[in-house]
Amino acid sequence: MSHKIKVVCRVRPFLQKEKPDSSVTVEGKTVLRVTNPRDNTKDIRFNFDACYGARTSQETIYKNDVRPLVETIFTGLSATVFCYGVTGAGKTHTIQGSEQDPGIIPRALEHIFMHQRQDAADYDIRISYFEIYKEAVFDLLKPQDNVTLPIREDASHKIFIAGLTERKVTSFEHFDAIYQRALGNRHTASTKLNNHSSRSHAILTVRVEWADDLTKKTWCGRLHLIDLAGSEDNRRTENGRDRMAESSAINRSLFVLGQVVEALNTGSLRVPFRDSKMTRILQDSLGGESLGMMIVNVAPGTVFLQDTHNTLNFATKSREVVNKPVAHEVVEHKWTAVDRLQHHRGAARPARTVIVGTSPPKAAKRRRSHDDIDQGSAKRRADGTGTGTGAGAGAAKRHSDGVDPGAAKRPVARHSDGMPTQPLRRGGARLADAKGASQESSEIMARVLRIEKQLNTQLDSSAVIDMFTPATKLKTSRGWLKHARELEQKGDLDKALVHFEEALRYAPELNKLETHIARLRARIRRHKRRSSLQSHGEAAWQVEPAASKRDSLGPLWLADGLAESPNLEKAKRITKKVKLAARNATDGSVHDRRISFSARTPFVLDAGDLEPGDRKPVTTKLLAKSSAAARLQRRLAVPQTPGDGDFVPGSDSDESPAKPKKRRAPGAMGVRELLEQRQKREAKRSPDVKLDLAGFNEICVASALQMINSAEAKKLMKLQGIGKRRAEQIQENVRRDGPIRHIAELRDRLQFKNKLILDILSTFA
Ligand SMILES: Nc1ncnc2c1ncn2[C@@H]1O[C@H](COP(=O)(O)OP(=O)(O)OP(=O)(O)O)[C@@H](O)[C@H]1O
Repeated sequence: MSHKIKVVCRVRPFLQKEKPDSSVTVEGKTVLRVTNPRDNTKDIRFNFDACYGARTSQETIYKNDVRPLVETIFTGLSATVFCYGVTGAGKTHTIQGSEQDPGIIPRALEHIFMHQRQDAADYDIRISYFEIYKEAVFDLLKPQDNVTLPIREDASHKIFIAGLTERKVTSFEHFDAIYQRALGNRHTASTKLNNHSSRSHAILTVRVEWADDLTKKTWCGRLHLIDLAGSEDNRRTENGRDRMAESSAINRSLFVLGQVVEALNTGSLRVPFRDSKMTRILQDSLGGESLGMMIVNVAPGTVFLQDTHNTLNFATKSREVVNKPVAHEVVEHKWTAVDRLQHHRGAARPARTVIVGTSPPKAAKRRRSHDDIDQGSAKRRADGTGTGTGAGAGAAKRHSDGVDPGAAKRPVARHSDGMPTQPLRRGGARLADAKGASQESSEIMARVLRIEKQLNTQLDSSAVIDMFTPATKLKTSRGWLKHARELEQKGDLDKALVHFEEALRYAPELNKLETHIARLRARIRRHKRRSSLQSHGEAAWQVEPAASKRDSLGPLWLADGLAESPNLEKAKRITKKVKLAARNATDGSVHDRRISFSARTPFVLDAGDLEPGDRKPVTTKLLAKSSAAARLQRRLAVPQTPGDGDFVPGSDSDESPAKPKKRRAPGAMGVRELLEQRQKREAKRSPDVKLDLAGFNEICVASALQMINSAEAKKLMKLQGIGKRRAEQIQENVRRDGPIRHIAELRDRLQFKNKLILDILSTFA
């Protein structure tokens, strides 16, 4: 069941210091008319779920829009109400209010305690309250100087504030005393636009937990009431240095909020929740599992017109954000060592797991005492006419039967309240004891590893590469390149070549790499030839030419060059001549690596006169100078590719700039053809398949992340060589789309034949 964020708009009255005008007016119940800030002869109309003018009371807003949302927490859902608008638009007035005119927070708490009295149910009500000030989280119930709290994500991707104080409240008066004290801890200041401006985002969470006698389950509903700081135009606020720092933090987080809403609406693969603390914490309320409502506060008057226009545009976009609310069941479970460790690190509430997705029941006692009323509402929900969610309808049905017949069958997503989740099997059967759970996890891990092995050995590797996103291909290619360079440096040329070739398979568009591979192949061939000469007791080729006899070396270098060219016969002939000369001249001089050829032979070598480092420039010059070489080259029309006197690892880049001629195996495709072929294939694909095919392994890991607890997920990620950033991205993708869809689509698309893979895929999907 999906639920769009409800957006209501509230226009505050003109303040005493302001000059009234009619630039912003409410029309009917849902339309706001605003003068166009660019052309004041025209109007723009914005539609919302409800619109309230200056005279609307706090009570009306609470009764009409907030109260129904607060009711939902008694069905095990989470609900969020947040106020959005420019500074001084009335957000704090709406959410918090004053003693004379209380806002949403005191009204909601009164309502919750009234529920408790009416239902005579044993509700456990707890509150936490914190603020985000300049991108740092501060506990408002237990403020400590300079102590900021970290935001964490548990194994089931639930965001929580580690070490945040939670206080049990037993009555409204008890709550109010704590709340009023906490309010004093908030960062507020006077600005030119608001005497009492909130300089932070403040978030109050009320958690209501109760045991259902009928189902013998514990349920948990949550209400988040959020007072966002207002966006500020610093040209008008005339903020000083301190205020400016606050203001830029506020504006930045609100900017990220806008980007998050934009990304959610456009179905973007990356939603930038992590770009600010506020959006990270609101993640669940924006496109998550909570019911959301935004109150857009608008300041009237021409001075605010541009801000008002921006605010309303943002609010209109937010109306499209869809949440998928699910109910939360709390399961008691035994503490393991890992649980205890997590608790010490600040997990919110240990020894409890919140399972999301089962049908939310109304509090059992209330249902028993108001059977007649509840039957009516159950009917309304079943008819689809009530305000309850689909989950609520399920609850009504279960209530009429006395038990929940579907509970055992329903697949259950999971959630934890700062603690690791218990793995659940598809089909709803919960593995209750920790031993069973860990067995299940290691089994999955073993299977994932097996899949990977199978993929590496059995599947057509080009098909696998094809599944990768361009970014992943490039990344993989870089990995191979890194290893290849290291091997090349070490002198392990054969292995380096294999690694370079692998890198090219992932990134065939890298033309330079192709050239480098061709050169490396040539070097390996040369190297092998020389090794074989050495093994025959021939002269070692690390000899250096005597400066006076350079020209005579021409044919030798040319032989090397020719060996790489199509004219192998010629190269062989020249090499043979050189070898012969070397053999004739080995009389004793080989031992000190000096070879003097007979004056009659054109090949005169003397290693002693030059430093090894001199060789390269000499070599290049030499070839250019050699008249014999030039003649031969002209005749044979081969590229001028000087051979190396010896092999120097990693020296490829220093060599002659001449390029080796590219050769292509018969039937092999060039880079362009390969690219065209791939483009055609991609064009054939259905455009609505928005898979993040970031590699099969990753998808498996992603599934595993959902199925197993965090310690094992981490281990798995390590084994897979997945970095933290990528893991977070996967978690986010899977959290949004669910791994099942990935796996199922992948299976259909690739039509795996391998029985083992099919077997494993069917376990996931
Ligand atoms: N509906 C209203 N009726 C009467 N007064 C209002 C109303 N809304 C706002 N005000 C008054 O307007 C002033 C600014 O309101 P408020 O402090 O709530 O703004 P804000 O949006 O929270 O600003 P900031 O973001 O700077 O904290 C306050 O004096 C408040 O009492």
